[in-house]
Amino acid sequence: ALLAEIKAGLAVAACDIAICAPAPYFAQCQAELAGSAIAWGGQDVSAHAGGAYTGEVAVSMLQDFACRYVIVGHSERRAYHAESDGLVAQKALRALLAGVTPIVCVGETLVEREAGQTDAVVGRQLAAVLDVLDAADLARIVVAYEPVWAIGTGKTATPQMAQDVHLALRAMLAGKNPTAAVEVKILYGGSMKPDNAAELLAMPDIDGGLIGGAALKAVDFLAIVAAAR
Ligand SMILES: O=C(CO)COP(=O)(O)O
Repeated sequence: ALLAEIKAGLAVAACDIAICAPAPYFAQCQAELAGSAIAWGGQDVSAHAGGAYTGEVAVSMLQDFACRYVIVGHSERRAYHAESDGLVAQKALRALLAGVTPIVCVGETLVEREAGQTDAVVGRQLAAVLDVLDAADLARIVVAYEPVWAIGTGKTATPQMAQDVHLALRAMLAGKNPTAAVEVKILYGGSMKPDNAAELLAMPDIDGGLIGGAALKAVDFLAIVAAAR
């Protein structure tokens, strides 16, 4: 119902839109969204190309359902599944090698922010991914800055707080490939809602959003899409 409502509410393709769903819903995404302006993808992927890894979802399985994107390194994966920077990098590489665009999430906890470690933490997380990529492939990734303290909490980074981190991330990308760094989309995630989306998206280095809670209500998600336009 959510997919149908979002699809119906999109009169024009205002911006690039993708819905990253849990794997059991890939078939529904494909059935509902094929031929529409909305792409779809997964929320995680195995670092392994194949083999016996019960419970894992291989990138070839995402491809079976024409997933164009996959989120890697979401803070919940890092926190609850002990995913290391190195594992996240391998997942990003696995997706990229298969032609699926990885959405690489980075973000600091509240304790880290208050200790002045934000740039160091997100820098370390992004560096792990950049280390395994060819410079030429940089333009094929999406980065998402998601301060952990802002996810699902109702607390949003101020536009300037987010912009400062996005700028630092883009500078890091430029160190690897200056031309591609201009093109790479850096999304902000963390309590982005219809009432704060426009001011966040107005910042020069905030290219989009990674929306959680507000994406579960079609009307709110569509309002954020409108703000992006
Ligand atoms: O982590 C997020 C999306 O994966 C952000 O979630 P919220 O928009 O609910 O804060």
